Amino acid sequence: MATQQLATTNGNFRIDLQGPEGAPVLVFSNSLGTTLEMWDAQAMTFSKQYRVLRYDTRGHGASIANAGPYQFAQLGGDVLSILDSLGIEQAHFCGISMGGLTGLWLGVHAGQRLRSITVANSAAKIGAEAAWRERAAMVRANGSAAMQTLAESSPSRWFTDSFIASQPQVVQTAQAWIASIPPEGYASCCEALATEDLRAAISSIQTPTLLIGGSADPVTTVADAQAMQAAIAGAELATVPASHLSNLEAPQAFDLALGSFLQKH
Ligand SMILES: O=C(O)CC1=CCC(=O)O1
Repeated sequence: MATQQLATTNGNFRIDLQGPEGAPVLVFSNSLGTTLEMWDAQAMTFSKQYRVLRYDTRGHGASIANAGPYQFAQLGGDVLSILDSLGIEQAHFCGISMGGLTGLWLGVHAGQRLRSITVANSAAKIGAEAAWRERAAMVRANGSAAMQTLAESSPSRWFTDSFIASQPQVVQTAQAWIASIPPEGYASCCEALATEDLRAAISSIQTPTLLIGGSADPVTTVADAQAMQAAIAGAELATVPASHLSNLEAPQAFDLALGSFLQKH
């Protein structure tokens, strides 16, 4: 993988682009506390047929991590500015959790730029405002020590117990991602999650949409995915045997659901 820094009108982003030039573009957007490396398996699979574009969301990895709070209008605008800088008019989009909410924002506000949207382990409103504000304040107060604490607590939100026991390597890699996230960037994304509520807006989405739910996801549940399916005309729903980071826990089922959906669009 050869990542690069891309200068856009919204700031600098770390991106990775692979797959045949001229193939349809497929964008992957990471979850809170992870980096574009979370999509390594999907990039390998889908870059045979698609031009795969991954990026570190603002505040994460080596992308711009300016002082927040951020908003989803900014996170969605960042995707558009990356596409613009690369001269890409339309792309498939696949985001997980926070990345899925970015996808919903794009579907509502810039649907003409997307060929399809896949929203994995996400919801039109994720969690409770007070809890996100509390987490943001804790991170601002404690800086990198807070990121270490979050690295310790995250596996139980991200993976099933059996996966934690059987795949310690994957779990440790994911913990290293969150430990390395700039505290200001992480806190600012928590504040974006605190305020975004697209429950009323997503019924305007006209872009073909796939919802992926994790059968054991305690954060964004299958019921959340069903609620989005009821709101978005023609949306499809696939459930995979996993907790929250389903592309890491159940990559084969995830790729099968995504691949068969993309084939149709
Ligand atoms: O709290 C977490 O780490 C789970 C999560 C919520 C939004 C997101 O992207 O990840």
